[in-house]
Amino acid sequence: MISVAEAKKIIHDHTQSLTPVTMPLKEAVGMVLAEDCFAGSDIPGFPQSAMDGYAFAFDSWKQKTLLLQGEIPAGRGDAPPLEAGTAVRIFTGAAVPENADTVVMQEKTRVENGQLIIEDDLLEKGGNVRPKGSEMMSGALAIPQGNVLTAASIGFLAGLGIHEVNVYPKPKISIVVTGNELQQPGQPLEFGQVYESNSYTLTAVLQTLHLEAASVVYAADDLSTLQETLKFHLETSDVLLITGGVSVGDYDFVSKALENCGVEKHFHKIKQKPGKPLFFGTLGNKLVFGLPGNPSSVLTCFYEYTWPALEQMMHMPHSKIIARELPLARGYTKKPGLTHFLKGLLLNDAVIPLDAQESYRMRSFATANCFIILEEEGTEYHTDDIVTVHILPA
Ligand SMILES: Nc1nc2c(c(=O)[nH]1)N[C@H]1C(S)=C(S)[C@@H](COP(=O)(O)OP(=O)(O)OC[C@H]3O[C@@H](n4cnc5c(N)ncnc54)[C@H](O)[C@@H]3O)O[C@H]1N2
Ligand code: MOO
Repeated sequence: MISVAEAKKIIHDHTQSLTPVTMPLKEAVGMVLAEDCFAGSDIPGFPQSAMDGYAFAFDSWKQKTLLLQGEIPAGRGDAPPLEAGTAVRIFTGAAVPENADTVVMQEKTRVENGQLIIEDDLLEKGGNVRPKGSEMMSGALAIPQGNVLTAASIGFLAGLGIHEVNVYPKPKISIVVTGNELQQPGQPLEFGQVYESNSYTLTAVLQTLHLEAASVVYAADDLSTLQETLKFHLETSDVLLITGGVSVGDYDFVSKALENCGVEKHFHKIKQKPGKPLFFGTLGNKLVFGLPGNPSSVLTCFYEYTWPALEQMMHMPHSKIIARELPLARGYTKKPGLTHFLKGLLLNDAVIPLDAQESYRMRSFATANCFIILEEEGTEYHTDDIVTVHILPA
């Protein structure tokens, strides 16, 4: 059996970023830019009113009244230059006409007999006008490669007129669920059956990474059926996630089936709890995770091993799982020999190991917000001892 650190290194060393692709900006949230993005033109492309009000030339505004002439709604592109001694009605987002340099908001004006009276002592030249190119000048670097596209950056790029981006793509993921005892939620349980929850968990955790499984399939605990299913999904996926069937039981065919499909095994078993029988292999650049079927083991192994690999494939600059060193809010005792990933609750800068840590149970996981990592050889942990914590993304 290998250590947690060794397992992580092996996965890291066998994982590569996917080849960048150009795709619609609309579909790129959560992805990492593979190329610098530049502004193609000045934005805004004209001096732009920031208010509903009146545009005028600040220096020609002497007697505080100006003759009102015309109006410029947003989008009008043919407004004539402003005549001396006049002001023009203007609206937010509209192009300030030539010869005008300042906008006064309408709340700070009066109009009498077609004359505009400005009552704004604090107004300065250029006030309420967004200069041409003030957001970005043409040719300027908008977002450098390596940045994750957030909702804000997608909106920013769209605002620069960009509709396609070169990004590291999302891996194609298939989930293969094994286990003859499984019943779908919503159906009555027969004696000996358990509800199939692992595909729900995996589908949901993928969503927190902006990913979705291309397929979720069920395979019977039978070598040839499983092998057929795995072979098919290995061809169509970058990452294959299998749940259950990786232990040593007579019906645990995953390891053998993968071997028959040509998958190279890199490890099968880690000195950890839960998730000891985790299998990791590759077929070319494709990654295969045989996640131990116990519901809590599946998710623990996913967060600790699959998640970082997916982030690496997508070229993420930082992990969304944040590691911190924090004090324990209460003690904990364990046997030496395995690293423990405890479901924990981070509260007021200390972590509480939750009850119900067994790997068949999800109750504590359902309210946990972090893992508390207790080292392989550790045994006695006391209140205020500093431990490593992995904060899980919501
Ligand atoms: N003799 C040994 N037995 C076991 C060992 C061992 O070292 N020697 N390891 C144990 C550990 S640790 C784990 S973890 C499990 C992993 O076993 P498998 O990956 O083969 O998983 P299964 O046997 O198929 O299932 C385990 C458990 O989880 C339930 N399960 C499976 N799939 C689902 C699902 N999709 N949704 C909900 N629950 C699921 C299943 O019914 C079992 O209760 O092996 C131990 N045994
Ligand atoms: O290691 Mo298993 O995942 O605890 O039950």
